[in-house]
Amino acid sequence: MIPTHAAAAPSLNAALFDTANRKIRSLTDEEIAITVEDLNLYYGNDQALKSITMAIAAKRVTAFIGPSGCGKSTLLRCFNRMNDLIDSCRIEGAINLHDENIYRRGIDVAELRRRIGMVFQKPNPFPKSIYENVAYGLRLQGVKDKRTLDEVVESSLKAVALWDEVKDRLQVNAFGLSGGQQQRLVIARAVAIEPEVILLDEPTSALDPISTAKIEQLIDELKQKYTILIVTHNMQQAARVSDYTAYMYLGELIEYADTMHIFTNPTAKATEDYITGRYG
Ligand SMILES: Nc1ncnc2c1ncn2[C@@H]1O[C@H](COP(=O)(O)OP(=O)(O)OP(=O)(O)O)[C@@H](O)[C@H]1O
Repeated sequence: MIPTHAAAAPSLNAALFDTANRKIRSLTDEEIAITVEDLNLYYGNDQALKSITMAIAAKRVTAFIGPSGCGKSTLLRCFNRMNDLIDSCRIEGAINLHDENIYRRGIDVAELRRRIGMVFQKPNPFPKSIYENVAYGLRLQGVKDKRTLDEVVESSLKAVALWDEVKDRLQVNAFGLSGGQQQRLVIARAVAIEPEVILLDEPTSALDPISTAKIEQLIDELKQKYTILIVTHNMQQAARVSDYTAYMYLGELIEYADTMHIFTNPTAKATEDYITGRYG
């Protein structure tokens, strides 16, 4: 589970990395934000996640890759208990955010979702103004002071590099923004309530290349403050944005290690076949 390889062979996908200067990271050297312990998930009688055990490094980007249907989104949704909303879903095992099992009885799920925000494939702003979209979470928490709201709206929009584009039209409906701007707005809405973790479920798959590049740059900046988990179908994107990569297949975690290691020198043949395009 913990990456141990000291050096990467330069042959496989090496062009994606600065292999000479980039060191292989090890989870043993990281602060750990989340641990997953023997997680099994069933939709009715079908098992979608099988015995997943892993540690997630704080303030790093962890990517989940694998062929369609392997369980990436299902696993991502486990981290803020979004699967609770699916009636047929049953979960065994534990996910600990720091030392607290988020599946323990009595946990405040609304507070959990404040601490672990989620952004989906399709931008989903509320049918409200740009300002109110960002202020929404704070208003839910009972914040009424206009100066505080103004400050948080500004700093959150700045954090997602959207402020300059929208500062003169904060009262305009968010639906008037482009898809890429809407996705940055949704990330600003998540950031405004100061989460610890941000879950990104294919956040750029509905976006054009320029908007995608902006989100990828943003992810790189956001990891200074937040632990980021991303599901992506785009392997170049995983290679570009993530520090660690988890390769999943048929509900199992096949390989999980430093991203450069996974892309240049994977241990498992199945990982190599996937990342070289021989599968899927
Ligand atoms: N709400 C649901 N009810 C029943 N089965 C589901 C549900 N959501 C997902 N599944 C099943 O669980 C398995 C994992 O699906 P999941 O969407 O997590 O995979 P994925 O790797 O994210 O796929 P994709 O890359 O296509 O989005 C699949 O077999 C899928 O059909």
